[in-house]
Amino acid sequence: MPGTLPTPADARRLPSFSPGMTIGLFGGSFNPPHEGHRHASLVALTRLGLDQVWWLVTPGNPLKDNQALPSLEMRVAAARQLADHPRIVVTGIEADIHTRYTYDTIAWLQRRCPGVTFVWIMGADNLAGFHRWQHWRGIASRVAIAVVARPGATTKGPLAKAARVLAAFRLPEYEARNLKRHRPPAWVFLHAPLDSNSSTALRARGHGLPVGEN
Ligand SMILES: Nc1ncnc2c1ncn2[C@@H]1O[C@H](COP(=O)(O)OP(=O)(O)OP(=O)(O)O)[C@@H](O)[C@H]1O
Ligand SMILES: O=C(O)c1ccc[n+]([C@@H]2O[C@H](COP(=O)([O-])O)[C@@H](O)[C@H]2O)c1
Repeated sequence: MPGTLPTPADARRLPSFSPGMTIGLFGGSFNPPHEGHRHASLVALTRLGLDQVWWLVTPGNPLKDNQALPSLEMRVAAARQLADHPRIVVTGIEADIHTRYTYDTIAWLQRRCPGVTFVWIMGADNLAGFHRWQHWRGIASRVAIAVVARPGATTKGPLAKAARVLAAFRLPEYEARNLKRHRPPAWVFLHAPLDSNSSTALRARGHGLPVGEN
């Protein structure tokens, strides 16, 4: 249970950045956040040689039923408490720019943060459904993508439609550190020790965040 909730403005704040930085964008519902999120972020941070990872706490995944989604402030507070790392920054900026679509978020951030190189990070389960995201080919043409292995999806992920369509742009894993220097489309699959945490499992065990409390 997170402590003090941020104000709406604080929860939606654009993190500070400097030109020349390489920043991983890790979007999620974080309902609730868990060690798997931290694990995937740290794998990407170190293997890709990123300066920071920004957790983008979504106002509501457009492909999920969000009726029982805890407030953005609640999820941001919990994510900040869990992340607890100098290079992981948590923001609900998508609520401020009024989008739930990753393509729009990336386009907005690229306009707003000149000189910053963004890389999209996602777990392998998300790669499996990536071809259902709005303008998914556009996303792949705007940012390099790193896919982090996840239990149950490690072998399925690369067989996903998006993985097949983008096969020619996949880098060998030993090139991961150079991903940020590749002009998109470019992506890499990062095999790593698997982390079995999931928000679904936590909610099922009664460890979800309270709904409707602010
Ligand atoms: N254990 C994990 N290992 C690797 N990636 C993960 C892990 N847990 C979540 N992710 C990734 O984190 C991002 C945000 O995921 P999300 O907040 O939906 O968590 P989740 O555990 O998948 O939630 P839910 O079970 O409600 O679908 C996604 O890209 C997802 O693939
Ligand atoms: O843009 C889309 O069409 C789209 C469709 C599904 C998911 N996403 C994003 O994918 C991220 C992961 O979502 P989730 O709920 O699986 O944690 C989060 O940032 C969502 O907004 C984006």
